[in-house]
Amino acid sequence: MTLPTGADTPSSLDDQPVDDRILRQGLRNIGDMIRLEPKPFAIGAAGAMANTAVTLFLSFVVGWVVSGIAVPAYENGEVAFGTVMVGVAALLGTSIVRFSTMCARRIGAGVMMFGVQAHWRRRITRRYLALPVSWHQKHPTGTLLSNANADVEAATRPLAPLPFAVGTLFMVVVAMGAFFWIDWAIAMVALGMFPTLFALNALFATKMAPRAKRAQELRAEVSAVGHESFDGALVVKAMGREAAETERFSASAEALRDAMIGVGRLRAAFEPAISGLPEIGVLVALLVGLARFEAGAIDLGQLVTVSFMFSVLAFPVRAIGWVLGDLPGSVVGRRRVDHVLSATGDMTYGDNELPETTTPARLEFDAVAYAYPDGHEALHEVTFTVEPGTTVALVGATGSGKSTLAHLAARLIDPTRGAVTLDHQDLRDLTHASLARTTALVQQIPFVFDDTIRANLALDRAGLTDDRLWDALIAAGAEKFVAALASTPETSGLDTEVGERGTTLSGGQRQRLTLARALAGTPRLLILDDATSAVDPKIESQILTGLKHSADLASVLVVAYRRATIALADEVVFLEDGRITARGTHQDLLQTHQPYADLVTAYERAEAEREFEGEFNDEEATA
Ligand SMILES: Nc1ncnc2c1ncn2[C@@H]1O[C@H](COP(=O)(O)OP(=O)(O)OP(=O)(O)O)[C@@H](O)[C@H]1O
Repeated sequence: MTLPTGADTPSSLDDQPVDDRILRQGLRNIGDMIRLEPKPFAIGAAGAMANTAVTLFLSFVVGWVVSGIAVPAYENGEVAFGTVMVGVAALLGTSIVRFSTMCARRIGAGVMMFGVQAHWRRRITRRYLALPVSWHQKHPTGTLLSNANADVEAATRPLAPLPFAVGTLFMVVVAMGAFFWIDWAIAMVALGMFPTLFALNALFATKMAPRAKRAQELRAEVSAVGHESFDGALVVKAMGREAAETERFSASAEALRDAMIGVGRLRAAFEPAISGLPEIGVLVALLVGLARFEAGAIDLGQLVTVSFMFSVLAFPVRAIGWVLGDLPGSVVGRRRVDHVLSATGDMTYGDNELPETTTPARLEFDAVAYAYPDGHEALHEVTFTVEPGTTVALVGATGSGKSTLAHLAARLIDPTRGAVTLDHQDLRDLTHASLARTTALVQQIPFVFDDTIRANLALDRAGLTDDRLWDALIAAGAEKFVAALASTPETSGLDTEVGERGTTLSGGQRQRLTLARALAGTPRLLILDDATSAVDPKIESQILTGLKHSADLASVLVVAYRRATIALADEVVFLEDGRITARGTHQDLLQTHQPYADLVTAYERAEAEREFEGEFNDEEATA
């Protein structure tokens, strides 16, 4: 097992400097996200600015309440009831407006952040599905999960405090004006404090960038290792590899822990300064304000207003720090998201349509060669035809290229040279829908969704009635076990839930279910890549014989191992090291091609041994 390290991190990501220009890239990322969700942003920002305005207004109300109500009341011993009521109404009114604008700010921020997350997750999923098999083979599933979760969340994290920060910026600008209007000396305190705060945040962002990048890569790695371990839980348990696997996971988890501690340490070093500076500002403003009050430059109401303004600013200016603090992580997350979104190599489809008939199709391989992305040449000059309505068996030793050939026939991959055609049309010229309607590939390892039998068979394809599904189940030899399934009296048969990956079914049942899924769409070409290996040989023979004589006759390309299955084929194509070395009927090849005869005999012996062991085990079990 290879450890997927920052493995998947593309070189283009590594090449980009993360520690400089981070502010510019981060702000550009925020700009992109605002363009994606302009309305919630506008609501959030408008709410934040209104909240700011009303908060600043509150400073004046408090100042006025002190100088106009509290001080006269203290000095004269009484105050007019009407004046008190005006003060109470002003305080209450501004507080209510403050509360509602805060709600607008928070709701706007939330809707915007979750909206952008949903947008990117949808795009990432669409991209994953469009990318070719070769791309997926190089990218561990856990890393892909991390792209759609941790990376998207990191990229959008600055959005939560964004409207707050925008409102705060507005508040700082207005407050600066107010400070200058009230007294130049107090304005100087603010003028010293805010730029220092921004400089401190910028320094923090620069230092944080490489640490955030590392942490994000390690998150993906932990996800990849974890996914692989859980996915292979049965193998891990059966082979007694729990300790080794735990060790492997621990190594990744500890690396992530160390990286996160590094992030935390840096935060711990900057956080007190960033959050403490505004408090110091309030203190200095108060001292300067007092001195100016004593010098007679400002009155008591102005002193209260200024102190209140500084103290209500102290907390919100941290929102700007939150946005700046999240920028490095967001830039890294965004780059990882973009790496998926900009990945190329997806298959392009043509415009040609095949007729929507049910007559069997003609499949032709014309001088086809295929090399895997690592350069390994798996097939060379392969030429053969599956004539309409016939069954061709692909036989060959392990690694001879049978699955590669099946994948080419289903257009999961495209040939490096030569062409694969259906009814004389190059597969690359056909529309995706036409190809999906005409061919069906059933693989050895069946994939069953965590859903009902019906949903697994129909896969949301139009026009698949229950009768059609039962016909497909009968053709796949699966009708008896499906009819017998009864999770509860209400949900039985087609309505039975099969559990994650069909865990409630046996391997052979799962294979027959996926075969029925393929047959339900009445394909004109059926490609079976060792698709019935877990099915009892007698049943396998019955299924294939049934397919040959079915009313919905399809052409069949079957990767086969069992003699009985091979013998059913109209023609056998024998592969050795990616080349066709013999073709003909099973009987002909047995007599004329020794390597073929040797391989089929070896298969037969292995099958007989398996059956004998099965019987022996059955006897032992009953003894
Ligand atoms: N993703 C891949 N990257 C590189 N080489 C690959 C890849 N998949 C398969 N190969 C190689 O291509 C060759 C043909 O593989 P293929 O799976 O088509 O053989 P096969 O005949 O189906 O084998 P088996 O009977 O064991 O399933 C093998 O040498 C294999 O190692």
